Amino acid sequence: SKMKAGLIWFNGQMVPQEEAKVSVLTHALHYGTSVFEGIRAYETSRGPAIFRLQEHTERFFHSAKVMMFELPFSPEQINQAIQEVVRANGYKSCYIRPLAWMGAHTLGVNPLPNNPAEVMIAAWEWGTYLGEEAVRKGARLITSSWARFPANVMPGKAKVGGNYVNSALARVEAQQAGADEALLLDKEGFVAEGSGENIFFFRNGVLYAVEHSVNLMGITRDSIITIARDLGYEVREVRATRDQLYMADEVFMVGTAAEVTPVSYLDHRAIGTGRAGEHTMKIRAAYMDVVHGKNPKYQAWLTYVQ
Ligand SMILES: Cc1[nH+]cc(COP(=O)(O)O)c(CN[C@@H](CCC(=O)O)C(=O)O)c1O
Repeated sequence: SKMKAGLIWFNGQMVPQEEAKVSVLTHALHYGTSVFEGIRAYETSRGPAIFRLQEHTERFFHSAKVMMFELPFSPEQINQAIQEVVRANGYKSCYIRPLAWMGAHTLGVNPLPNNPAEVMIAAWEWGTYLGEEAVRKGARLITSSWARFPANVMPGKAKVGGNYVNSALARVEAQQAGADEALLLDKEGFVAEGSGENIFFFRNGVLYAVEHSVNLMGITRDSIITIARDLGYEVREVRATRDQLYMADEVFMVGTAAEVTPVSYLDHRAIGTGRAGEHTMKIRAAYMDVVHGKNPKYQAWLTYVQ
C-alpha cells in the first residue's frame, strides 16, 4: 500500500505494517462491523504530545459498547499502546488510528460470535486534512443529496466503520461536483455535520455550534467551545438550517483531522466576504497553539510521549 504506517500495534504486539494482515473472511470487511478513533499527536518543545488521549480512548470504548464488541484490553492498555505506536515509529507528529473489528470466526450477519474483537493501532504522518488551500482561502462546500442517517437508523454517536459509507457517498458527491467537502443535513433538513467534521458559524459576533442531535460528539468541537469562550466569545449551541449558514458572517468546520477549517462558499454562495473568516482564523491560531503545547492553560489536554 502507498500508505506509510511503519510499526503497527496488532492485538498487543508491535509488527511491521506488511505483517499486520487479516483474512478476507473478516466479518468487518463484509459488514462494516468495526469501531475506530482518529487522534492527533503534535510536535511540542517537549516532544510529541497526544491531544485529549483520555477522551478519545473513552469514546473508543463507548463505540465498542454500542456494538457490543468485547475489547480484550483495558483503556489504560490502549492508552499505553497508543503512546507506544508514536514512540516506536519516532514520529514528531502524526495521526493515530485505533481500530477494533469483528474477525474471521463466522460470517453470519450477527457479528457477536466473532467476539472478542481484534484491535490494532496504526499511525502515520497526515498533514492538512482538506489541504493548505482550503485553510488559506476557505473550503468550498456543497450540501450533499445524502442526508445524515437518523438516530434510529445508525448509531451516529459511535465511530462505527459502517457509518462512514454515508460519509464516503457524500464526500465523493462533493468532490465530483468540484467542491472540497460535503455538508450533510438531517432527515428534517436541518444542518447536521460534514462528512468528517462538526460545524460552527458566526453571526453578529456570536459563535454558534450546531447542537449534537444525530451528529458525532466531536472532541474538537468540545475543545473549540472552551477555547472560544476563553477568548471572550459568546458561544451558543443551536439547531441550524442551511439558509442560516448562507446568511452567516463566517462558517468553519472542526475535527481531529480537519482541525479548524474555514468555509468560504456553501452551495455556490459566498459566506461573508467569501474568504476565510477573521474570527475563524483567530480561533484556528489559538487551537494550534493549544495542541502544540504553547498555551499553559490547556496542559491537561496533552499527553507527552517520552
Ligand atoms: C462524522 C464526524 N463528525 C465529526 C467529527 C469530529 O470529531 P472529533 O475528531 O472528535 O473532533 C468526525 C471525526 N472524523 C475523524 C475521521 C476522519 C476520516 O477521514 O476518517 C477525524 O477527524 O479523525 C467525524 O467523522
